[in-house]
Amino acid sequence: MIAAVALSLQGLHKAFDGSPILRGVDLELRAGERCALIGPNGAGKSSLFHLVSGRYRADAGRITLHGVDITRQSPQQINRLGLARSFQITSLFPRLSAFENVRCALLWTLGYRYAFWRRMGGSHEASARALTVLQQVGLAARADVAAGELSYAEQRALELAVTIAADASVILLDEPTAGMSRAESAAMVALIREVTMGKTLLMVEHDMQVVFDLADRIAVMDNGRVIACDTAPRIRANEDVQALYLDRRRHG
Ligand SMILES: Nc1ncnc2c1ncn2[C@@H]1O[C@H](COP(=O)(O)OP(=O)(O)OP(=O)(O)O)[C@@H](O)[C@H]1O
Repeated sequence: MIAAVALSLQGLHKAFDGSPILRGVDLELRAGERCALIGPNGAGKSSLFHLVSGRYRADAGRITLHGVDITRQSPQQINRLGLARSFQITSLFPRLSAFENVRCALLWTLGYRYAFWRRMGGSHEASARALTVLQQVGLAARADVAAGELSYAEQRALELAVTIAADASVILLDEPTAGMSRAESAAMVALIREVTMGKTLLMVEHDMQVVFDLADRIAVMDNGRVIACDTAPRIRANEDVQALYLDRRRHG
């Protein structure tokens, strides 16, 4: 049986100040697969994430999430439809506890304004879910610690908790292991594997060890297009991909 398509990107174009950055991106993710997005600096990976999550508007093309057109939806609408993304630069509130960070993310998805939530004392459902998610990422014992006082690896785990809190079916992660030691990175890979079980994952990642450990398929971006998307052995054997990386090595 062929799995349903969870996320489909068709002919996406985006230019900044007249310079084309995305030049017709096509990519299809099947429900439940984990896909790593790789490619040289400036290929357009972050811009693509911004388009899919609703932060940027596409100039042309179409994005569908479980068959629903989300091309012109706001980030919050897209989030409510079941797509959540993490950010490369930390988006945590450093003075709020780990618990409050997760609860706040949940209430944002539900549509509450943060100030309103503070006045109301928060919903019981969100509190219970926040604790469950913190347990899932191994931070239950650190729930009351301010996010800014957590270790770097713990902050990355908290970012993951914030991203998965509302139980989105499609998760976008931006370099989840960047800046981690080999051991921390291996622990993060195990964690991501566990919390994305049964979900669809698209992950920008530069660490090829992480890519090979986690991804069912690898999408390679170059110069604003996805030039290949396939299993690791086929990507390794792909002549366009080989040429891209050999060329980069030659030209620095
Ligand atoms: N808001 C913006 N305004 C103008 N140019 C932008 C904007 N966002 C991205 N760009 C340009 O788009 C190009 C692609 O950048 P992008 O960050 O998407 O690439 P990337 O593949 O994620 O690179 P990296 O691996 O270094 O993060 C770059 O040349 C960048 O300068």
